[in-house]
Amino acid sequence: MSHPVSGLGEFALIRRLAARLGPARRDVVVGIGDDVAAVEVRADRYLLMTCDAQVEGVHFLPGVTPPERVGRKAAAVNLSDIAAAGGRPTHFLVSLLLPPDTAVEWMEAAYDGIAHEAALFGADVVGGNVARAGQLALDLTLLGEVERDRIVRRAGARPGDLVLVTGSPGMARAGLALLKQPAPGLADEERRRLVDAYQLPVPRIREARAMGDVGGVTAMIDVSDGLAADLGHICDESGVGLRLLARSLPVDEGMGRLARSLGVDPLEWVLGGGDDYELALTARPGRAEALQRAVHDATGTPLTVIGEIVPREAGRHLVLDGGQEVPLTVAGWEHFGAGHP
Ligand SMILES: Nc1ncnc2c1ncn2[C@@H]1O[C@H](COP(=O)(O)OP(=O)(O)O)[C@@H](O)[C@H]1O
Ligand SMILES: Cc1ncc(C[n+]2csc(CCOP(=O)(O)OP(=O)(O)O)c2C)c(N)n1
Ligand SMILES: [Mg+2]
Repeated sequence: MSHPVSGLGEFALIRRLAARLGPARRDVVVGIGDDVAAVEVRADRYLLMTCDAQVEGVHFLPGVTPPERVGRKAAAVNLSDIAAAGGRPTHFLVSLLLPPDTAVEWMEAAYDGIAHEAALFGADVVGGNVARAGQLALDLTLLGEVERDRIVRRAGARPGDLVLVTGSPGMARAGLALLKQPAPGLADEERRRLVDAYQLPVPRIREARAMGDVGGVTAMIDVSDGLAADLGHICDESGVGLRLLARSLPVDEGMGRLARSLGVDPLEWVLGGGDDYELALTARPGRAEALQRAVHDATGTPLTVIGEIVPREAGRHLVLDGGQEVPLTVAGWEHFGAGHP
């Protein structure tokens, strides 16, 4: 009997499909389960590989996000995965899935966006593919490289490590909300900042490279599905627990105001919003300050300590302002989940 993938869920599906694969080649250093795959090609560095798509209606609103921005984000979400491994991006392949009535001008503008974002980070487009499809999608593959001693994985967090995050997660979710419903009373500048966070995420390549210069980062992931869910992947892969401090979370003021005006607890967006493309990481406690300084000096991006890693048995908790500890249950994006925004 056949049953739909939606009944299984995104992550169970990946596990089930991965189980059908044979043993990995000997040159595979990191396979399924991390932000990027890593392969041995040279004595001193690994080849990195990743792919992610932007699908009309799923990742962007048709007729709302300008095509140049759709292209830029398609490149940025891939660059973000290379950042999470501490690497440098090199070569893109661009697979275009196009309904026959797609406007050539729309596609040209989207392609300009891809090329622009790639060039900002020193990567080239070297090929791709075109196929007819029922729904428009830009599916990009990105290669990169990282020095062997500088690769950072989702596994590696240890009890006692501090948990840090770049920027202010939740802003992208606020930007999406703004595009879907009017929010009178929000200044134009505030509105622009939030919409930009959703449509034009900045891949944190430079921030990650600055951290690599300092050292001491033990695990890292990019926040695409939501801060709590993506930190959950670090916990799963590292075999550890987590204590997040609510009062330490970097809550953007405009985002908080918008959330409250819509009757949403801002922490819900910070922890579960998704689309942030910030980096969440763990680091040896003695290195946190040097990491914060290096990232700030190189990029101006804030890097905030938001909690600590604890033994797995201690579970995953959020410490509320009053000191009360509650289980961290905020769900992240699930492609086949119910209740999507
Ligand atoms: N169809 C697939 N076949 C094999 N591996 C997959 C497939 N889809 C996802 N993966 C792998 O599963 C892991 C989780 O995927 P995903 O959540 O999309 O990661 P990311 O947030 O880094 O894009 C990644 O290591 C990815 O390479
Ligand atoms: C129109 C629209 N609705 C909802 C969302 C929210 N959203 C869609 S996919 C996604 C998660 C990230 O995308 P995914 O393809 O899972 O990237 P990955 O985790 O594989 O990097 C989020 C938060 C959106 N970006 N746009
Ligand atoms: Mg993915």
